[in-house]
Order: sequence, then structure tokens, then C-alpha cells
Amino acid sequence: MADTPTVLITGASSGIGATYAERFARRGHNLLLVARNKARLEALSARLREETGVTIDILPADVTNSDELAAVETRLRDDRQIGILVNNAGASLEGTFVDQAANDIAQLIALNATAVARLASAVAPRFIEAGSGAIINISSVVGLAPEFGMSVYGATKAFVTFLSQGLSLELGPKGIYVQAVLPAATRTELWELVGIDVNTLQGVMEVGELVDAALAGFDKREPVTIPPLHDAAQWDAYQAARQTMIPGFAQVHAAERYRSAS
Ligand SMILES: NC(=O)C1=CN([C@@H]2O[C@H](COP(=O)(O)OP(=O)(O)OC[C@H]3O[C@@H](n4cnc5c(N)ncnc54)[C@H](OP(=O)(O)O)[C@@H]3O)[C@@H](O)[C@H]2O)C=CC1
Ligand SMILES: CC(=O)[C@H](N)C(=O)O
Repeated sequence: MADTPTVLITGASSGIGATYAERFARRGHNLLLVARNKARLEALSARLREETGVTIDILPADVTNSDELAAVETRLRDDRQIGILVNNAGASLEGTFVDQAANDIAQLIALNATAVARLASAVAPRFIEAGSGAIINISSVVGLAPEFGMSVYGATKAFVTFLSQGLSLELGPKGIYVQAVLPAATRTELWELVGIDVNTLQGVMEVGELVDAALAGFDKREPVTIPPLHDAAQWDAYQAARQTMIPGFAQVHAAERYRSAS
């Protein structure tokens, strides 16, 4: 695969995805930009072509629509220039669980989880064949914290982090780099779309700083990058605590505390 492969970015019309587009274009990568808003993709690609000279295609698509998602999957399967997938398209949902309509929950899962897994699934066999490639999945610290009260959104992001860690273990030995990026609150339009004024929040990161930090993690080939986490040892301790349980899971008998019922 080329040293500067083409990068396919979902959700490239604004926020984190648009910033990845700009940063990868400045690194000399050609781009394939995916989102629903064609006019925005055209405006961004015209500006970045002018500023960087790279080749930029757009593929307007709603990744929750099966036909449109299939077009993106086909491009990932067939276009041998694409060597990096940035699975970034995503949204949040207003309200608490009981306020959220079942159809909106299903739609969020389709966007934040199903599309992420399907697009990774579309590209992975070709990357394995090439022995190289990278998949960047944009997750969230919310997926680590049910305490934040965003149960469905957080569950989709826990899925993305788990999927990324699993794929890193499965595909890493085949030459493929998989990165989960876990931002915390970042200044983008996502907040406005769920009726929250981002200016009322504390500790909000600017999107350029977030993506630059995520790319520093990418360059180090970190499996999990958490730009706002200052104490990296906390993540290491969390992983170590989880891994400590694993050897004990295979048991013929239930734990003592569950044995008194009959
Ligand atoms: N901002 C934050 O605080 C945080 C964000 N994240 C994650 O970062 C990612 C990017 O979000 P962010 O940049 O903040 O938000 P934005 O709302 O700015 O960007 C979301 C992007 O996803 C695209 N998108 C939304 N729905 C669809 C769809 N059905 N099909 C295709 N594209 C779609 C939007 O484009 P269009 O409308 O043109 O389709 C847009 O380009 C998300 O996965 C989000 O969960 C994680 C942690 C914190
Ligand atoms: C809705 C949010 O809380 C935000 N997108 C995040 O993931 O931090």
C-alpha cells in the first residue's frame, strides 16, 4: 500500500471529521469524504484541494440507509487506494432513556454502532490481503461512564471501543492498525443538534486540539487514545483490573455467594 494512502472519512462535513480531513490533506493524503450534506462536502473539498493540492472525492451518503451504506462498503472493498478508514460519523440523542423514542434509539445504534462495524467489515479483508491498513474509530469517554446518564449513546460508544480493541487483537498481527479515539466534550455542532449550548459546559476541548492529539496517538500506533486523560496510568490500571478477571472466568461451579438459593 502507498505511504500516503487515500483516507475515507465518514461524517466529514463538520466537526471532528472535517478536521481529520484537513489534517490528513495537509499530510499529503488524498481523501474520500462521506456525509449526507453534499454542499458542505463540496465546499470543504474545494477549499482543501486549493490549499493542499491533494485529490479529494466526495461520496454523499446516509450511513443508516442500507443502499447508501452499501455504496460506501463497495468503495471500501474495491478501491485499492484507500488505506485508512476513519469511522467518525455519529450523533447523540436528547433526553433520558424513557424520553427517547424506540425508533430514535434504533437509528442511533444504526449510525454509531452498526455502520461502524459494517464499514470495518467491508475494508478488513482487503487490508488483510494487502498486509497493511488502518482503521480509526471515533468512540467517546461516555462509553466508559454509565454515570453520565447517556445510556444509549454511551452503549454505542462502549461498543465502538470494545470492537476496536477486539479488532486490534484480531487484525494487528495481520499488519492492520486499529485505533479507538475517546474524546470527551469537544466543541462541535453535535451539542447544538441535541439542544445543548456548548458554551454552558465546563472542560470543552477545541476540535483542532482533539484531532491533533488523536493523530499523535495514531502516529504512536496506540490502540486506544484518550486525548483528555492526563494520567495515562489510570487507563493502564483499568485495563489491568479487567485483565485480572479473565483467567478466573472458566469455572464449573458458581461463585460461593450464589450457592445458597436451593
Ligand atoms: N463533540 C463531542 O463532544 C464528541 C464527539 N464524539 C464523536 O465524534 C464523532 C463526530 O462528531 P462531532 O464532530 O462532534 O459532531 P458533528 O455533528 O459536528 O459531526 C457529525 C458528522 O457525522 C455526520 N453524520 C451524522 N449522521 C450521519 C448519517 N446518518 N450518515 C452519514 N453521516 C452522518 C454529519 O454530517 P451530515 O449531517 O452531513 O450527514 C457530520 O459530518 C461522533 O461519532 C461523536 O459521537 C465523541 C466524543 C465527544
Ligand atoms: C453527547 C456527548 O456527551 C459527547 N458527544 C461525548 O461523547 O462526550
